[in-house]
Amino acid sequence: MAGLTGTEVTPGRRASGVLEVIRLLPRVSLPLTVALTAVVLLQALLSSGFMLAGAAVVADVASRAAGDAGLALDLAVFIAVFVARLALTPVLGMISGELARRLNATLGQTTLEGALRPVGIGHLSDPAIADRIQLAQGLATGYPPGDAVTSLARLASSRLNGLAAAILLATVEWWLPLPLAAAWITLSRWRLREVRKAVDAEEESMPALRQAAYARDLAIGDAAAKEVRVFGFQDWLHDRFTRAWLAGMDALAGSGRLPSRVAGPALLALSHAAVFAYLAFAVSGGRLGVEPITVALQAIAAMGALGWIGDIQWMLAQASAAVPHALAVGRLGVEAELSRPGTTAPDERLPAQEIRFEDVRFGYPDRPVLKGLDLSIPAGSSLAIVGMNGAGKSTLIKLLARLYDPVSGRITVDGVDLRTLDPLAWRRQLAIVFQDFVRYELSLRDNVGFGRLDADRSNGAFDRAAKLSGLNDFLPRLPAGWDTPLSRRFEGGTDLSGGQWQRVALARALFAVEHGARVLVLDEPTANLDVRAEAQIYEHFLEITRGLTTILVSHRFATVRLADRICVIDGGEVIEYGSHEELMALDGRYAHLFTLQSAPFREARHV
Ligand SMILES: Nc1ncnc2c1ncn2[C@@H]1O[C@H](COP(=O)(O)OP(=O)(O)OP(=O)(O)O)[C@@H](O)[C@H]1O
Repeated sequence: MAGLTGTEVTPGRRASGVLEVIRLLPRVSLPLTVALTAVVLLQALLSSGFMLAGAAVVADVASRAAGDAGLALDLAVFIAVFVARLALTPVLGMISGELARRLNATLGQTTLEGALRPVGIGHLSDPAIADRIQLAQGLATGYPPGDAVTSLARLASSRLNGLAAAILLATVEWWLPLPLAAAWITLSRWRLREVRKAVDAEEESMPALRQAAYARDLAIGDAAAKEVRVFGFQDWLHDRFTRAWLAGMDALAGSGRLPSRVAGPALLALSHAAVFAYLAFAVSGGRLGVEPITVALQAIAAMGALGWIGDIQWMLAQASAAVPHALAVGRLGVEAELSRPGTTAPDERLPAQEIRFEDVRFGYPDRPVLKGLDLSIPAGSSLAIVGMNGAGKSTLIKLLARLYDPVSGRITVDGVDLRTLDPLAWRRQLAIVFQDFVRYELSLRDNVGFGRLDADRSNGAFDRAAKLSGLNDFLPRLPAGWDTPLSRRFEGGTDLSGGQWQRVALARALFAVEHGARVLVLDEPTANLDVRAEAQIYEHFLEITRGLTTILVSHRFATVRLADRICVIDGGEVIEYGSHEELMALDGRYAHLFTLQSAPFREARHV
């Protein structure tokens, strides 16, 4: 794994979100970033111009010294600056909006690439990474990262306005902006610290919010709709959602606001009182004319832009918090996730001799599963794996597919360590029906075609897979044939029964076999099939598996006995290995289980 854990999410990293947005923008779009910077600077210039032009008009009116022509000119400048400022505001909005969309798209892609990049799947069951993937989308704060661009543009524009106002005020009297700037900046920093605390709290609340989201999805989605109603746990879900949500919200509460609420306004009042007192004395003493006092008053009002700009800064802090998470998810798997991802392209005829597990040890973070497993699967033969629930049968398949690597020991194909092979190329040799295969809410053509994405997908290309998997039994009844969406949630779609889905999954694997996969793995392939469909599979078993190395995981001994060899796994090891006849003669665990399962049928026959 890429070594990504929740402990990397420190407040320091979060604070750097804004810097990361700034760093990313030129890469998202250099021309738009340049344009945005230019508009922001121009706005700041126009703001100072607006104050100066306004002051000049007031001075003209007060003194009438400039005459009508002078007043008209100053008024024209004032109006031009005013209109230009008005016109720039939507331009700023358009450019920053476009950049925001592009940033969202870039970070969305980054997150997706990061989640998909690791060769294995261990990262997806790491809670810290699951939280981070949610945080990367701004789900904790409710602001997508792109909102950081719009708020950053508005903040930069305001700050420059404030700075321009401070400079103008300094031209009236050099020290006047100092107490005001100090008060506004101090207040702003206090508030920022509070917002960061709130963001930290929001991120810490992510596990609780994820639980709440899960309960909500169960309640409003259709996946659990039947069970929720039949078992009647609507109230439980409601309660679970409320409690998890409130727990998440509790974490958000209590970011102390005393300093900015009480001391902040006091600081502002004092600094402004000092400045206004000086101006009052200066005006009454005749040291300040109409124009400078007008400039000073406008500048004082405009200097508020150096302080806390509530909505904008809140949005910036919240939206930018997602960025470090998106980048971190994007880096997933850049370092090798599996211990040594091989690069050797496997021979297309692999395996020609055997697949071998040698003293393989493996466990998930919380439990050991395989404890020194040895197993040989001769190429071109079929092996059935039998074992109690949780014995590690599916885990063994995942290791073969290199979704995980053994902790120790090795898996070899014709003597070549799997770890030295390019995992993607090796996987093209595999056709797997997982026990928990996916029911894609896509067309039947996609569902089966995923078996080999780059293969011909015309109807004829699916013929053999459709025949051997039993798809043909219901294919003619699908409204749009191969193009029928397999979900009622799409126009013209239909839903399939559990057994029909299982045949789709089998057809997918057989389609891969048609296109060169040489190892067929069937993890409980007949679990949902009716008696007739199961009989069809038995009937076709030899045809399906001919020339392939087949691994069959099943609790159904009628299926298991079809295999050339059978192994029994227990305690993380192979405890029995041989043909059905050999294992029956051994009279061990297999014989016991086989007899147990066939007893009801034998008794029924004797009734
Ligand atoms: N992703 C995972 N993370 C943590 N533990 C897991 C994971 N997958 C499986 N396990 C655990 O590993 C053990 C072996 O699981 P596995 O699915 O390989 O068993 P199995 O023999 O296929 O069982 P079954 O007959 O019920 O399908 C079980 O105890 C299971 O709880």
